[in-house]
Amino acid sequence: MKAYQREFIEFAMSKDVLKFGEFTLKSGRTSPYFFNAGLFNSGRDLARLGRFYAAALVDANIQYDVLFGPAYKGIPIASATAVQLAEVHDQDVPYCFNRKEAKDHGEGGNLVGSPLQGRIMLVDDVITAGTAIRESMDIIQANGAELAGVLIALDRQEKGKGELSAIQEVERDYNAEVTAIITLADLVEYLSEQPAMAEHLEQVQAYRQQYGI
Ligand SMILES: O=P(O)(O)OC[C@H]1O[C@H](OP(=O)(O)OP(=O)(O)O)[C@H](O)[C@@H]1O
Ligand SMILES: O=C(O)c1cc(=O)[nH]c(=O)[nH]1
Repeated sequence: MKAYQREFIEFAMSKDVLKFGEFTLKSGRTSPYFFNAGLFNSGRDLARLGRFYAAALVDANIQYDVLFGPAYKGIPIASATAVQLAEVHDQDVPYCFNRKEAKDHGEGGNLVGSPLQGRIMLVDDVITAGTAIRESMDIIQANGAELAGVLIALDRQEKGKGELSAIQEVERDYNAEVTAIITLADLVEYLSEQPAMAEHLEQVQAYRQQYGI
């Protein structure tokens, strides 16, 4: 694990973004840990979060035209990333997000921000079974755009619909690279170094046996 990944785990734990307990996921799975990006809930947190995403994007070195943040938690992530790409990396990148319910007055529609066209970099918080990414793909394809890549904070490294990981399925189905700031493997490594976290580590390992790849 790299120093910035350890720093990211500690940042997430300090804000209770990364928590241990019993959580029901979008996929219906019951998980002993949860990443709630909504708790990066102050200006300074968002600026710091955006710096992690912007640095990871520059590192990934993928060509894209527009950042897309799916509602809801992808919205502040895309906004914060765009700000830090401009502030720290001098890159002025267009960004766009969707509404979960289409608006039928004013400007109308379900997209806000830049037109969703060209090569799209999707930014979100986590991938579990890959449903959210598939929902975003419907929006991207309906606009005639193509997926360039996906950047998330946490790759939970879980099975998708079949035996492949959700991420392998996305890479196979959409021919796009998925990058994460941290993976479950990094989290497990971190927990193994903390004697006080032994109980959580055991539960995470058991969950990994069942749903991990
Ligand atoms: O890979 P999956 O199995 O789809 O699970 C992960 C997705 O689930 C959550 O989103 P949710 O749709 O709950 O939306 P929110 O951003 O509105 O909280 C989370 O923010 C991810 O986008
Ligand atoms: O799979 C999910 O629904 C999920 C997992 C997680 O860690 N965080 C989150 O917001 N959603």
